[in-house]
Amino acid sequence: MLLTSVQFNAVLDALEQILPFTAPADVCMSRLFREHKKLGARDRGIIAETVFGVLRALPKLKWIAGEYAGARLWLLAWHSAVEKRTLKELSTFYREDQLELAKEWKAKKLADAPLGVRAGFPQWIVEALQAEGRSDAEILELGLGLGQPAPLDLRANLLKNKRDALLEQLRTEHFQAEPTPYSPWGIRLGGKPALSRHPGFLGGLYEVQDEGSQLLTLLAGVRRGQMVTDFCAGAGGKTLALGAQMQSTGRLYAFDVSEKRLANLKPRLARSGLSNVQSQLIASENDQKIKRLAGKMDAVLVDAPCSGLGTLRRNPDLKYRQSQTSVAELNAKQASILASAARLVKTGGRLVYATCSILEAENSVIVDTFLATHPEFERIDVRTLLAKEKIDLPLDGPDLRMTPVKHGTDGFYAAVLQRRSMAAVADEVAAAEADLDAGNDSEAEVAAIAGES
Ligand SMILES: C[S@@+](CC[C@H](N)C(=O)[O-])C[C@H]1O[C@@H](n2cnc3c(N)ncnc32)[C@H](O)[C@@H]1O
Repeated sequence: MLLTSVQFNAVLDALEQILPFTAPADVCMSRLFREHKKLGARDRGIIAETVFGVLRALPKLKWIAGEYAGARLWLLAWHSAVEKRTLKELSTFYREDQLELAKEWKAKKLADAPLGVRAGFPQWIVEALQAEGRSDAEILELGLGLGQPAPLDLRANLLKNKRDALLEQLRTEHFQAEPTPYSPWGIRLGGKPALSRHPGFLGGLYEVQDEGSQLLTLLAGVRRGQMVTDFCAGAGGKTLALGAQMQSTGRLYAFDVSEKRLANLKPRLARSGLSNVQSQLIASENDQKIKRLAGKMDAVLVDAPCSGLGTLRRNPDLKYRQSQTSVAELNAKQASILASAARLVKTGGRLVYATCSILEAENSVIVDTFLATHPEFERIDVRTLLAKEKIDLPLDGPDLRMTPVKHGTDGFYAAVLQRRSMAAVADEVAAAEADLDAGNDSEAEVAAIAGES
C-alpha cells in the first residue's frame, strides 16, 4: 500500500514545514510528532522515511516536476518516478490532471539530467567539488552514496562491557547485530529499531554513533591517565568515546560554546559511568579559561563546526541549508578554532582536526594553512596509526577521508598533527638557513663566473 491518508497528510504537513529550510528537518519532525501524539511507532517510521526520501531526492524531484512545483507535486514525483507507484495507487491522493502529469514523469530518463540532479546535489555543491578538482564520476559516486539511508551503528561502551558480549546479548534479544568492519567497538544493527527505552541503552552499555565518528576518536591515541581536551564537544558523542578509551582515568575536558549541547552531554555521561570528564562552557575559542591549560594536553580533538555535508544520509536538508557563503564563514571559524586549540597541546602531544564535511575547503585546506604557519606541528600519516591498531582501512593519503561508498560510514575527514620539540624546530630552521646560505653562495658563484666570462 502507498500510505494511509493519516500518513499521507502528515508527510505533506512535514514537508510544508521543512521545505522553507529555516529549521533543521529533524527538529521539524520531532515537533510534528509531538503535535500528532496519536501516530504510532510504525506510522512515524513510514512518515519519516518518506519525508527524508523526498528531501534526499529533491534535486531530482525538482527536475521532474519543476523548480517551484511545491510539496504536493514533488511528493507525487517521488511516488510516481522514484518509488514507481502505479497511477491506480496514486489515484487515492491525486486529481486526474495531476495523474496525467505523473504519467509523463514516469517516462523521464534520469540519464539525460545534469550532473547535480543525478548526484542529488544542488548546483553550488557540484561547483564547489569541481573547483576542488573532483571528476564527474567522483561527484556522482559521492552523491549517490550520500543519497542512501544510513545504517544504525552502536559503539560498545568498554567501561561497562566488551563488544562481543554486547553482540551476543543483542542477538539473544533478536536484534540483527553485526560487528562493524573497522571500529573495534562498533556494532551495526539491521532494521531501524527504536532504542531510547532499551535497557542496554539506558544502562550505558552502548551509545548510538556512526562507525566513522568512532574511528576519529581512535586517532587521538589517548591512554590511561592522560590530559585530553575535546575542544568542540557538543553533546559529547566523541567525548564519551575518548573517556572510555582512557578507562575513565586522567582528565578529559569537554569544551563547547553551546550551553544547550553541553547540557545534553550530562545524561549521556551519567549513563556511561565515566567520572573523568569535566565539561566547560567557553565564550569562544579564545576564552581566557583555556589559557591555564596551555601546553598541558597529551591530546586535543577539534571536531570542528562544519557544513555537515558528510552526514547528508542522516541530514539531507543540510545541502539546501548550507551555501558557499556559509562554508566561507565556517572556514574562518575552523582556522581560528584550530589555531587556538593547538596552544593546549604539549610537546609530543597530538592534535586531531576533524570534520564531517566532504569539502577540502573545510578539511585539508584548513590543515595545510595551519601547518604553513605553525612549524612546531607536523602531520602524522593516519595509515601508520591505523596499521598499529590493526585496522585495515583503505585510504589514498596521509589524512583520513571516509565516505559512504568506500567505507559504509558518513563522510568524515581527519588529520593528525603532532607538536614537535622546540629543539627539532630550531634544528630545522638552522638547516633551512644553511640551505639558503648555500643557495646564496651558488648564486654568488654563478654571478662570479658570469662576471669572469
Ligand atoms: C561537529 S559539532 C561537535 C559534535 C561533537 N563532537 C559530537 O561528537 O557529538 C561542532 C561543535 O562545535 C561547537 N563550536 C562552535 N564554535 C565553537 C568554538 N568557537 N569553540 C568551541 N566549540 C565551538 C558547536 O557548538 C558544536 O557543538
